[in-house]
Amino acid sequence: MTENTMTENMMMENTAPKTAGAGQASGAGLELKHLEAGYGESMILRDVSLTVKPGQVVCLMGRNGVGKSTLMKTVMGLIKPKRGTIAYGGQNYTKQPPDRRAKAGIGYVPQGRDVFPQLTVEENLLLGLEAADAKLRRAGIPQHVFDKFPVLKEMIHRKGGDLSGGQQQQLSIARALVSEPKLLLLDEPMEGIQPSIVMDIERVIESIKASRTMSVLLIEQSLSFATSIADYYYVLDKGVIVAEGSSADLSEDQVRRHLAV
Ligand SMILES: Nc1ncnc2c1ncn2[C@@H]1O[C@H](COP(=O)(O)OP(=O)(O)OP(=O)(O)O)[C@@H](O)[C@H]1O
Repeated sequence: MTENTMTENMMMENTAPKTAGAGQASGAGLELKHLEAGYGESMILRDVSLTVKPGQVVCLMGRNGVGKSTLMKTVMGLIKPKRGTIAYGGQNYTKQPPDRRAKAGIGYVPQGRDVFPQLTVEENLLLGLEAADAKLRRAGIPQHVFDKFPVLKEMIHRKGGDLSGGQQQQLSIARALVSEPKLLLLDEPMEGIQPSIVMDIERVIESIKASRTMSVLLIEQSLSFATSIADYYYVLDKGVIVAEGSSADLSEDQVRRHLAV
């Protein structure tokens, strides 16, 4: 063990959150420092530092296979980083399991809308409530979820597997929203979705942003969407951040330089 790793480990043990209830605010947002993570010996993220401030929408861009989904899985605790730290709400979560992160207010919508096909829409949504605090669980599925995705109300008793791809994506986002997270991780929510539903999902992200009660880390390849909704962007390439800045400054030239195949 290197001296650095020892210091890092000591720091993690000292600062590990003792109670990580869903009511805790993400006062200081999400802060990743020098993350190194991957699969077995294969390191996909080599040195990633990234911040999502409370209320911000941050877009993570990058070519296929550069490690964007790996980054989200690491934030959610599904992959253990080899080095670096993950702080959320001012507390160190680097060694915390996924359920503690979920209870602390991190919601995750993985790529590929993995709804439970044999469960009804309602049952899928109730599963999302598991991450919520006792008060929210008692209250049941909140109405605001149906206000955002009215189609889910209409299809409440249908099986997840019977929904169209776009409706499944809406269900997947809604399932993350029922526990009223403070930070939402969205992995390419518009991928392979028909344009009308893309617009519905964009509107939901816009309403989340307008409410300023939730921050969003979004993987998205569309320049127009990234510039219209995100406050800040990062470009990942081969496991390191190669560009970042205010989304208003994200130009065609930046995209050509960093994202064109
Ligand atoms: N479970 C896994 N085991 C081993 N390698 C994996 C695993 N999942 C992903 N990888 C590899 O990690 C690298 C990064 O994949 P990742 O899915 O994070 O990229 P991405 O930027 O999200 O790409 P895309 O835009 O195609 O989703 C790829 O080379 C991929 O093959």
